[in-house]
Amino acid sequence: MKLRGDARDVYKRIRGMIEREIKLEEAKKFLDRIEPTSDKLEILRRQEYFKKSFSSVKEELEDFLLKVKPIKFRREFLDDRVLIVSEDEVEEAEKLNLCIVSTEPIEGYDIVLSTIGYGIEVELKPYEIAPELYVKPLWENRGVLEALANVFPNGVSRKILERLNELEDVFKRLKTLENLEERIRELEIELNRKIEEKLEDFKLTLSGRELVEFIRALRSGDIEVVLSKFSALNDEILDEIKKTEEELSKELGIDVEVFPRDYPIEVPPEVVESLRKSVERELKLELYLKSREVLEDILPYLPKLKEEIEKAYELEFIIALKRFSKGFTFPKIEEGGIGFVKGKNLFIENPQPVSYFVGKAREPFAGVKGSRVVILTGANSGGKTSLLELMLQIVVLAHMGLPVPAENAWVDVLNEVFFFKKKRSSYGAGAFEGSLKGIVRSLRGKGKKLILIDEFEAITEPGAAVKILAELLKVGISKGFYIVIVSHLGEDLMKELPEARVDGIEASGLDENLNLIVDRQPKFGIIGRSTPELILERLARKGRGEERDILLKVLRKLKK
Ligand SMILES: Nc1ncnc2c1ncn2[C@@H]1O[C@H](COP(=O)(O)OP(=O)(O)OP(=O)(O)O)[C@@H](O)[C@H]1O
Repeated sequence: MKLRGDARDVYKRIRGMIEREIKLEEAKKFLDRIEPTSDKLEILRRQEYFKKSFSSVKEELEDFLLKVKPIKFRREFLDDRVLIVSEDEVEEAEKLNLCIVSTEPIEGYDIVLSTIGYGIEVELKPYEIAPELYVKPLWENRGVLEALANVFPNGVSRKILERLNELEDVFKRLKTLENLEERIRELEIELNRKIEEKLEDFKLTLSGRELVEFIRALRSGDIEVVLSKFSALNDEILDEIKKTEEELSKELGIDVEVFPRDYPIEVPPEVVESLRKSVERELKLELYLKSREVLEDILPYLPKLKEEIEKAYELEFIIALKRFSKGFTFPKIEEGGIGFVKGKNLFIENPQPVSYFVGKAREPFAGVKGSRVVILTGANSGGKTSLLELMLQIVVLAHMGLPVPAENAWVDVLNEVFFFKKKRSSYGAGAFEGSLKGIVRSLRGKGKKLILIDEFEAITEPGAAVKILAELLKVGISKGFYIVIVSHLGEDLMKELPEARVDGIEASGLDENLNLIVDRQPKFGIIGRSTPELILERLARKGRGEERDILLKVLRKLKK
């Protein structure tokens, strides 16, 4: 369906309102799939789809859905491995662009892969050469998988998670390795603190004889004897060092001996570095082998996982739409008219519900004159523009296949919708020419159209306006277009266009603050009076003295 004039703005505003309900960026793309369409079957198909999904979707899943995000598998060049292949495989292997390829064994790589028996046997498949490129993103996105597993309990995410758990140990060790320097410094501080305590507490008790021996040994430089007196302390310190090393060995999964047996303990940076290198080599190999093993089971699940992620976005979209359209109804898609009962303007806070229609009269409007051209008249600020806007909102939503803000609604499928809003700042010949052009353009050609015009005569003198409008509307009538036009010239237009219906929005009285009480619901078939007596009454009740007497006199005359 084509949106012309200000109709596009109304559509954009509605779209914006829906978009604000969608919390997942990736779910917003679904809005593009429900642009207004003139294809009746497509509208009905969308209605069916939304009806079904609104009733089946579980809103309480939204917390999980919001944790879903894309899992990206990036192709990277891994420089920790070499792939040794035969001459005739070189081209194919290099095309994979995953690691260095050679026909001869080369030194200096942590992982050596080969199709010809020089290392770990592989086929020329990315998931055999670099299984980590699949497994790592999955591991890093366990939160996403967990959320998906809650949304789709029988889906593949749970199964993938179960297999990934087998990698927990190696990933944990890799994490320790990443922070090895820090970890060693931490252990070092702790160790030195413990040794310090031991030194504080250590007391050397010697008998007189032992003291004489001790001094003699010191004099003669017999270090063995001197040290033997401290052996208990030394053993305790050694114990602490060993305990700490065991702890680190466990964390890395490899036996390490890094702490010097000297106090204070300080591991030289080069020792840390060489430890890191050797552990890294082992862990990389282990990760490669485990990843390959796990991936064998996971790989067939990946297409399904992608589908689950997409489905999760779609569910978030559905939940957002359902929230947006709370209390709305699906319109009937039928020929002959556009109408609604107790419609609520989306752009107004706490709007008074309004019922209105153009085209054929149908329940609950039986008895009201049905007409494809309607002239809407009435009190200033009565809600005429808002009513056109509401009709447009309902038409747009209906053509998107969505429910509309009304208790009941019916909409004919249209090819084009025009909305000419009153331009508050337009006057003069230029503005008149512009508006005229727009309206004439809307009347051109064929097709099913709804044309909404907000106060055309505001920009020309009343006498000419009636003639111009009447002629234009006649063209519209002859072509069977739906037209709703706001006009203060209801009476004159009625004479020129007996087939049109004229409705009016009226003020019904004054409230306690002497403001006009407007009934937003148009009255069918009557011209909406501009209620001068209410204005007079207001002035009279506010006025004093002679002024008030004058106003009351006029008012009495008017009411006769
Ligand atoms: N159904 C409604 N419920 C509550 N408020 C409404 C409703 N319709 C319109 N209004 C409010 O009334 C005010 C005037 O509305 P609107 O501009 O549509 O009137 P109008 O008749 O087109 O005015 P004008 O005489 O200036 O052309 C606006 O502030 C609008 O928000």
